[in-house]
Order: sequence, then C-alpha cells, then structure tokens
Amino acid sequence: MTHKVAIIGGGVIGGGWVARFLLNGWDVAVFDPDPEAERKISEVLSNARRSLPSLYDKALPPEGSLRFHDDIGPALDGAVWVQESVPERLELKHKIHSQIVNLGPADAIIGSSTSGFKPSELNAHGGRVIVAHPFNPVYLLPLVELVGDGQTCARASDLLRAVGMYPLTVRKEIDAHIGDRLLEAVWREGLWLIKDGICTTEELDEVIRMGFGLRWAQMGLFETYRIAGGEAGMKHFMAQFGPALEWPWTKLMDVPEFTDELVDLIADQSDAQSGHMSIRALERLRDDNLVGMMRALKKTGSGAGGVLNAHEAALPQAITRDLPVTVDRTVPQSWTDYNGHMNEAHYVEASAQATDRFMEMIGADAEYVAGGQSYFTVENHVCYLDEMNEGDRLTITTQVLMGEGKRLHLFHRLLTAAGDVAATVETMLLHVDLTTRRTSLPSEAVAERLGQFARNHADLPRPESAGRGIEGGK
Ligand SMILES: NC(=O)C1=CN([C@@H]2O[C@H](COP(=O)(O)OP(=O)(O)OC[C@H]3O[C@@H](n4cnc5c(N)ncnc54)[C@H](O)[C@@H]3O)[C@@H](O)[C@H]2O)C=CC1
Ligand SMILES: C[N+](C)(C)CC(=O)CC(=O)[O-]
Repeated sequence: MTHKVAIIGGGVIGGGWVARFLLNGWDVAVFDPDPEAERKISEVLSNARRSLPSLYDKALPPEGSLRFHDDIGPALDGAVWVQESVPERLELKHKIHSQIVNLGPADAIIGSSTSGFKPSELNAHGGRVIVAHPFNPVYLLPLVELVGDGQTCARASDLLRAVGMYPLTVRKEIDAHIGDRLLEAVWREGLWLIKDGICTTEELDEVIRMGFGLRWAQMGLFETYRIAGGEAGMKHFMAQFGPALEWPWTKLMDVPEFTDELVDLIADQSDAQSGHMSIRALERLRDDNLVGMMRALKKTGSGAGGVLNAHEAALPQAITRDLPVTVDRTVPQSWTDYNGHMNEAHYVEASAQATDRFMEMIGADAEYVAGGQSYFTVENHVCYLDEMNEGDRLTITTQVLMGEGKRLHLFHRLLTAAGDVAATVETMLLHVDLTTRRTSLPSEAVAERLGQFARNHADLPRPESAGRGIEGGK
C-alpha cells in the first residue's frame, strides 16, 4: 500500500525528506511558498537519484508521485505523516503546527525537523508534534532523533525503518537533542581556533578528515576510545585522559562574538577552500564519498552498514514466471567509467551477485558455506551486447544449463528496464569441500533443489551463445 507524506517547508532539509520518501515509494505532497522551491527540490532529487539507489544491491520500490501545492490544506489531505521543515523560528513553527493540526488528518504523525527546540516548547500552546530531527543529506544519512510522546515515536520508528532510516528515540527532552549538542561543541571550538589564528577553515577540516573523522563513521566516540585505552580498555583511558578535561585544552562554553570581522574571516577562508565548486557539485562529491564509505560499512555490518543490510533484506525480490530473477537493482555511479557507461568488470560483478543469489535459492547459502561446502566458479564467458548507464535498472535472470554431480552450469541474462539483453554471462562452477579444497558432491538437499531447477529449465531453448568461444576477426 502506498503511503502519503506531506512536506511543509521544502528547503535543504525538506528537499532531503522529499527524496527519502519518494525514492522509497511514498507519494509526496509539498507546500512551500518559495517560488523557487520546485526547482530547488528537483535539483536535490536528481542528486538523490544518482546516489541513494547506489547503496543497494536490490532495486528500491518504484518512485511514488510528487505534487506541489499552493495552499497547505490540500497538501495535508490523506497524509499519514506530516514533516515540518520551516526555518528555525519558534513562533513560525507554532503557526504552522496549528494549521497542520486544524487542517490535517487527526491521526497523522506530525514531525518537526527542528535542530534545537524541545517538544514541550513546540507544543506549548497545545498540539501533538514530535521532534523528528534528521541529518543532512536526509536521503543518505540514516539517523533521525525522535523526541516526544512514546506511542507516536514508536509508530514513527516503524515507518522510518521502512524507508531505510535509523530512528533513535531520545530518553529525555533537551535543547538540541544529542547530535547537535556534540556538533555545536565542535563548531564552537573550531570558531575559536580560527578566530585566534591557530588554523584556517581548510586546516581544521584536514584535521577532521585525515584523522578522527575517518574513525567516527564506523565506531563512534566511545568504542574508539575503548581501543585507545589499550588492553586495559576504558578505565585506563579515562584515568589517563580524564584529568585533561580540567586543563585549559578547550574554551567550550564561551561563544566567540559574531563580529563582522569574524564572519568575514570564516566566509573568506571557506571561499578560498571550496569556492571553486558550486553547492550542487559539492553535494555530488559528498554523496559519492558517502556512498563509497557506506557500501564499505555494509561488508562488516558496522554502523550505517547494518541499517542498509536490514533495509535491503526487507526489499522484495522480483519474480518472473519462467526464470528466477537473481538480481534486481540499479547501476551505481561507482560502476561507470571514463567512457560514461557501466565498466566491463561490473558486468562480471553483477553476474557474481546473480550466482550468489542462485546458490542461496538451492540452499548453498551462508550456513552451508559455514558448514564447509560451497561452489567455486571455474569459468566465465561474458558477451557484452548493449551499454548500461548510471541509474539504469538492471535485472538478471538465471537459467540452469546443467546441474548434476559436482557441476553447475548457469546462463545469466543481464536485462535493461525495457527487457533487452545487455549482456550474457555463462558460468561454470564446481562444488568444493572447503576443508580439503577439492571438488566434492553437494549435499542431498542442495542436489535435490538444483535438480528441480534443472528439470524446470530442461525444456527451455538453449541460448545461442552458450558454449561459444570468442569469434575470430572477420
Ligand atoms: N540545514 C541543516 O543542516 C539542518 C536543518 N534542520 C532543521 O530543519 C528546519 C529547516 O531548515 P533548512 O531546511 O536548513 O532551512 P531552509 O531555509 O533551507 O528551508 C526552509 C524552507 O521553509 C520554507 N518556508 C518558510 N516559511 C514557510 C511557511 N510558512 N510554510 C511553508 N514553508 C515555509 C522556505 O521557503 C524554505 O524553503 C529547521 O528547523 C532546521 O533547524 C535539521 C537538520 C539539519
Ligand atoms: C547546523 N544544524 C544545527 C542545522 C545541523 C543539524 O541540525 C544536523 C546536521 O545535519 O548536521
């Protein structure tokens, strides 16, 4: 069933919410009086379309519909969720929230993206708003801090998980929740370091990205400090570095005065550092880097990688009548090359994913491999027939040409969205005992399931290119 979300305020954060919901199959209605809102959101959407699907090895659901409204009322009609992302001014938020309560569905979740206000402030004049504070870019970063009524937060958590996010319900309300308490402390200290001439904006950013920034995405603060305590762990770490908190290492609570001089200093240094790129180009660079890092985290299931794995497992696998669909995904930007299309190596990578999926289908899954049995690929033959491009839907069907004894002979067809064959990959595998590293017979259960596929596929026409070698130049 398709859900509808109403996005009230479609700037940096509202635009990110639009992309997160739309690309996960929700219908989205937007209300924002800015005449430029539609253009800005369409630019955010094209960046989201090139990055979000690249995180997954399965296709996301078909996009929902997107409508822009001139009035708030129609935007709210039928919405299951209303997400307010107007500027951070309490009186404006109060005004918008009372319109949402009066005109919107009585049972809709009302979330506020507020970075700093508490639910008790947002609901000071009545209302039922919870804080649903995301992180930029909302379409890629999973975290949403939820604060407020327990039952509403629980309903919100379920819906957020279904769109691939990581809801964290904050135990007690506090100004700026958790993330922004931390970020503000770092920002404030950074401003002092630059104001005092210790470093430039660029040098400060290098300290983060060449050092501790790399650690934080995968283990956070406390797990990395546990390791920093050596074999003696956290207690030793605290004994060694705790006293430094009382030395004058940091200025913390003092806020530097925002004089014109300080603002110009920071803005000029930032222009010198990054002014050669547009904001959209910077966003694309950020997104490509995030996708690469998050895909690496998927391999170990650490941090955001675990959230992606759980979401991917819940995405449905497409099924066709004749042949099993073993891959259904989009071509990620990272698979394209200097020719502007999918690089040859990734046709093999995609077919390896199809083989892995087929192995799971016959019961040669992770548990089977952990038990010491598997298949090894001994030969691949790829025929490249058509270009695939970034963002294209890629489906693979797998035909069993032979599945008997130790041998498994597969024929993968890589299909475009239109159903045309972009490539074929013929694969020969041998069953192997992982202890002796020698060929062996599969278990009875695997042989039986493989036999079923082989019998079902026996009457299908043999593909023309099966068994063919490379043709000599003519
Ligand atoms: N920018 C960021 O990094 C983050 C911001 N937030 C929070 O998200 C909220 C929005 O911030 P941004 O997106 O950065 O601001 P923004 O200035 O980019 O966008 C605000 C949007 O609200 C629209 N707006 C103004 N009055 C409106 C009204 N009466 N009805 C509907 N729309 C209206 C504006 O036209 C604008 O498009 C704030 O509460 C902020 O604290 C949360 C996480 C991160
Ligand atoms: C700067 N900010 C306080 C609006 C930042 C956030 O709220 C979260 C983020 O994305 O960094």
